[in-house]
Amino acid sequence: MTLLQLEAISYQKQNKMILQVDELSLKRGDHIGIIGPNGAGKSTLLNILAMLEPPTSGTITFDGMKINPNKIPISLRHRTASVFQHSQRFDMTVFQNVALGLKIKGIAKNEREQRVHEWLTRFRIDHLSNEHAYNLSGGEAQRMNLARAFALEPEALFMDEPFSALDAPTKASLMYELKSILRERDITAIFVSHDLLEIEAMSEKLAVIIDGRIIQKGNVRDVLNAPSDIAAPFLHAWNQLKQGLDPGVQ
Ligand SMILES: Nc1ncnc2c1ncn2[C@@H]1O[C@H](COP(=O)(O)OP(=O)(O)OP(=O)(O)O)[C@@H](O)[C@H]1O
Repeated sequence: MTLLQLEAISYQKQNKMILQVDELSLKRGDHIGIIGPNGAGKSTLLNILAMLEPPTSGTITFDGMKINPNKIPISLRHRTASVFQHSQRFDMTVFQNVALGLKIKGIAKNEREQRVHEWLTRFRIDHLSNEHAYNLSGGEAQRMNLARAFALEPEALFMDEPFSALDAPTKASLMYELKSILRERDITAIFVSHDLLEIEAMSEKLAVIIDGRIIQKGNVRDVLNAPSDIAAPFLHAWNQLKQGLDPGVQ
């Protein structure tokens, strides 16, 4: 069943066309990676999908409801969560940081405490519960952000380069944990990355975006095995990097 759909979306800034998406549908439980070169429009697309930025024109449908992007109901906001490249820390303890969204959502104290504890434990930072958020390392702070997002029990989770600041072992363990939680909870996840290896680990589906347009979308394997003419040079560069070859050497 379709959870989120974009139709005939455009996004312009200062008379510049930044994004044009004819159609993009996400089924409940889909995990889709969005990849493309710098400035292609990945973050713009994610922000529109997350309903954080209204498009210039077009239609967004969430769980069968047509959305007015300039007037998102709070009840709808409570069904989604976002995690960004740079962790967001509020001037309070780790526990309070994770509990904040639950408080806003009106979750009772007992359940709030139980959920915060559960997710701090899942992301292995329960021992930092009383630490001030500003004292966390980058990896710990990103775990806190993920705990905050999952504690909200979102139906859709939007992630913009969530692992880019992390060292390789932290990234690998976090990706593994995140993927298993997404599966277990049947959460729809949209994941922007520059890194095809991350996309392959996190997503079954892939959308390649170049110059503000989705050039190709489908199952990750299908897209990588048969890239379109426009997507091929970008994906080929990635394959070369993976194989450790100098792209300048034929
Ligand atoms: N508010 C704005 N005003 C003008 N141009 C903008 C604005 N926001 C984004 N852009 C432009 O839109 C294009 C797409 O930006 P976006 O951040 O979505 O790309 P991206 O694919 O996420 O890039 P990167 O990989 O470098 O993070 C860029 O050319 C950017 O300069």
